[in-house]
Amino acid sequence: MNVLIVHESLFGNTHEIASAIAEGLREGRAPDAGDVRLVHVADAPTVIGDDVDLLLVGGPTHAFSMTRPQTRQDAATKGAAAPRDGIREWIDVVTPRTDLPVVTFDTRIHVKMLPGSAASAAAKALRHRGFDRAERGETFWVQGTSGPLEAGELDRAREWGTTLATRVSHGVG
Ligand SMILES: Cc1cc2nc3c(=O)[nH]c(=O)nc-3n(C[C@H](O)[C@H](O)[C@H](O)COP(=O)(O)O)c2cc1C
Repeated sequence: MNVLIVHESLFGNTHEIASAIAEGLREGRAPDAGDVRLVHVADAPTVIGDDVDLLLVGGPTHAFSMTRPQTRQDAATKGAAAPRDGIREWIDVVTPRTDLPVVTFDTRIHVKMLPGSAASAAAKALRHRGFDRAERGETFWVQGTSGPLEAGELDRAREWGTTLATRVSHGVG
């Protein structure tokens, strides 16, 4: 089982979550069972190798959806890393694989009644592009714009990764 995790992170919280998911995936699979590769979206391949069995795509929720150039610029003014392309732009250019299981995830602020999720928007955009098996996965909560993550979220991400590994080894979908 080879897993590719493509993620975007302006303040580092989604990166921490993606790393914990990768750890959980590694813990959950058989010792010789392939590779878990974590890449920032700006370094992600636009053609996904045939050896990839599961793709995870995650990013922060900005303005109820995936980030945009303007929202990344806003984040930079609040102290985030210099903006690069996000998952929205990558989804626009990546070559679709109709048969590939894809699961999305995001980070958001835990505010009652605040709608919108990058994970939901990404799953929809991926299906629209031709990733027929893209589905929305988990949301992980941050305490404010720059973080930190809420207590327990790294453990939850690790556990989710382990669950995904089990699912893949039994055949996703
Ligand atoms: C411009 C901007 C817009 C945001 N809009 C939302 C939003 O609509 N809903 C939400 O829950 N969080 C929103 N946030 C908070 C982000 O979700 C939070 O910064 C992110 O989860 C942190 O992840 P990162 O450290 O990986 O960048 C916004 C943050 C920024 C900078």
